[in-house]
Amino acid sequence: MLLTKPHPSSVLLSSTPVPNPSTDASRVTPLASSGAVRGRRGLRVSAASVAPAQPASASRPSAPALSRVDVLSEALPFIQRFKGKTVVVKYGGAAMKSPELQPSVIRDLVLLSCVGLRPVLVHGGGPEINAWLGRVGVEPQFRNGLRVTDALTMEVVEMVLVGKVNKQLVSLINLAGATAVGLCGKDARLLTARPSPDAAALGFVGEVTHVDPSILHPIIKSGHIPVIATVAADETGQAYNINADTAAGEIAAALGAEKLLLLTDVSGILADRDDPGSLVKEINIAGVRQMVADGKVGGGMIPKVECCVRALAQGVKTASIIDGRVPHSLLLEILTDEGTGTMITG
Ligand SMILES: Nc1ncnc2c1ncn2[C@@H]1O[C@H](COP(=O)(O)OP(=O)(O)O)[C@@H](O)[C@H]1O
Ligand SMILES: CC(=O)N[C@@H](CCC(=O)OP(=O)(O)O)C(=O)O
Repeated sequence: MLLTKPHPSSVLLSSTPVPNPSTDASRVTPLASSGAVRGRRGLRVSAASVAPAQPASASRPSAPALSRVDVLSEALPFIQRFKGKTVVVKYGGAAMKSPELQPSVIRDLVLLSCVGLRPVLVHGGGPEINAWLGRVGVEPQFRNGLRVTDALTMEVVEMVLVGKVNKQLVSLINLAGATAVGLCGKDARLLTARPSPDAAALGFVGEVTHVDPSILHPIIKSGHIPVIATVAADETGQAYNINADTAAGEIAAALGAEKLLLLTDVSGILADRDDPGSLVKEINIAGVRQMVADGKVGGGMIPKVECCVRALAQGVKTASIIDGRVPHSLLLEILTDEGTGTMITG
């Protein structure tokens, strides 16, 4: 169980443990007169859902069955609050590597869709690209978390992300009982790219100049889940490799999303990146900028933090970095008051 540790004063932290939604009533505090309670993230939760009345009859359900129902009941205010809201989820990296966890993450996404949220999946696939580059004898290289992308690497990136990973995720969503539509940034000019300012070193790494989300609206409205690979073209048709976190942030902003969630392979932002117990549970933009300036956030966490800050600045309500290796981290973050991982607020 993770606890926060002491940290710089600019960083807003809470020191509550990661919740067990079936048992942990301590994470909410009573509201004086209403019989309701308010949790750390400010949402009213009915007192009944926190301390349910026990049925008197001899035929009452078993404890495990009750605790499962408690979890469902506790999710109600969150489902009501986020129903109809767009939630952009970025899934990638090591979090995507586990073949056992992939269907579980996808099921959670489908569950969110079934209860009325509007999930949009933006995916990476860095480890998969590395594996395929290895097959053609290319050694992967990164600078500040971004892949150095020459022409051959760009071809492999496009084949792996758009041809393989995207369709695999679409298949998993379809298998889980929802319907997914796979796209990349080129489709209907969803994303327009230009070379990164560091193009001399990074090659065909792009940054997003424009998002046209019009293709996404009818897909989302009709209940499908868009699945987006982050390869985009510039005005001439040249393909660019866009970091999936960066693209997810821009897409979330263009859609006016309620939430941006980045699934990764650490528990969230760590105050000390070598100490897995130093999870920062909540932090504001100023705090996270300070962590970057102090060198406490590095590598692949830099594009994540930067895209969260950009998304928040453009109107996305909250951005969270959560552990995709933890079963149901997506549901814990969205449907419980305590959440999991790091929530960045504006
Ligand atoms: N302060 C920090 N807290 C957590 N992780 C950090 C921090 N600074 C650097 N990192 C690194 O960032 C990595 C996450 O970025 P990355 O590997 O690109 O994720 P993904 O592949 O999921 O997109 C972590 O595994 C960790 O090594
Ligand atoms: C420019 C850049 O770095 N692009 C990324 C795109 C995929 C990605 O972001 O994948 P993860 O989320 O799995 O890291 C790459 O080539 O790896």
